[in-house]
Amino acid sequence: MNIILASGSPRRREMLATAQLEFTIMSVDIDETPYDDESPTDYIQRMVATKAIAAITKLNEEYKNSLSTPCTLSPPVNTPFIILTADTIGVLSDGKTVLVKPTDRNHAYSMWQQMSDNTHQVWTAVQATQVILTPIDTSSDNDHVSNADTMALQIVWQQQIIERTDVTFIPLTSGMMASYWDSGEPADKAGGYGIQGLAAAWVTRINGSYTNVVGLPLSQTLALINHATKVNNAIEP
Ligand SMILES: Cc1cn([C@H]2C[C@H](O)[C@@H](COP(=O)(O)OP(=O)(O)OP(=O)(O)O)O2)c(=O)[nH]c1=O
Repeated sequence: MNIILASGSPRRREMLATAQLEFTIMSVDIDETPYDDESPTDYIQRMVATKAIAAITKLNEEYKNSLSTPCTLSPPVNTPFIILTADTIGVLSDGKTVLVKPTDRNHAYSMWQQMSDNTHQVWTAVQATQVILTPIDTSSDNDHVSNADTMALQIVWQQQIIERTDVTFIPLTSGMMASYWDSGEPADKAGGYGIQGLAAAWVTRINGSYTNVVGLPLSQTLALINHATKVNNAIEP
């Protein structure tokens, strides 16, 4: 089954590619502001659902304009495919304080000070959304509408998984934080660190999936894709 990874994260691409799956990439932009009193897990589950809707909206736009612009993926009509979305955050040991991408050096320092000599959680949610491209209702007076204008994606099935890994850091000195910030690595990562990069030296222990920390719990995601494929076989006549 065709897969679209709706993510701008290079780590997610690399990990999915290691599974030797064929997939297409697109990126989506959404508002990532948490709601007041939203729990960390509610937040990431909402994020993956919102990213999926943003991907569907963007693809529908592409299908509408497909006579003039190329599409990310042009599946045959009524052939299902999967849109994968993911979201990763850190959470302090209080279970409430969320660690997101640092907005600046001070923000990163304040997160790292709280993670220093302590264990935090990393949570990733992944959503598989199965969609099909179908002709939309043109029963009114749509004689002049071109074929591309009459196609839209419909959701046929969706499921989320959520995964937690506990990560323990060594005591961090201000010198360590300063040189790590200057490396440029922290900027685009939840909690302002990459376990797969220089921050590996900060980690004494992890409990749970390593790939979950890097942004895509791989074996669990592959099981989800597998499940989606079986569901599809069951749906198809
Ligand atoms: C904790 C940690 C996070 N990260 C990354 C994974 C994610 O890319 C990022 C968390 O941000 P996300 O908002 O989950 O993802 P993203 O903005 O990078 O990509 P998209 O929304 O387009 O899918 O942090 C690491 O690479 N290593 C780590 O050790």
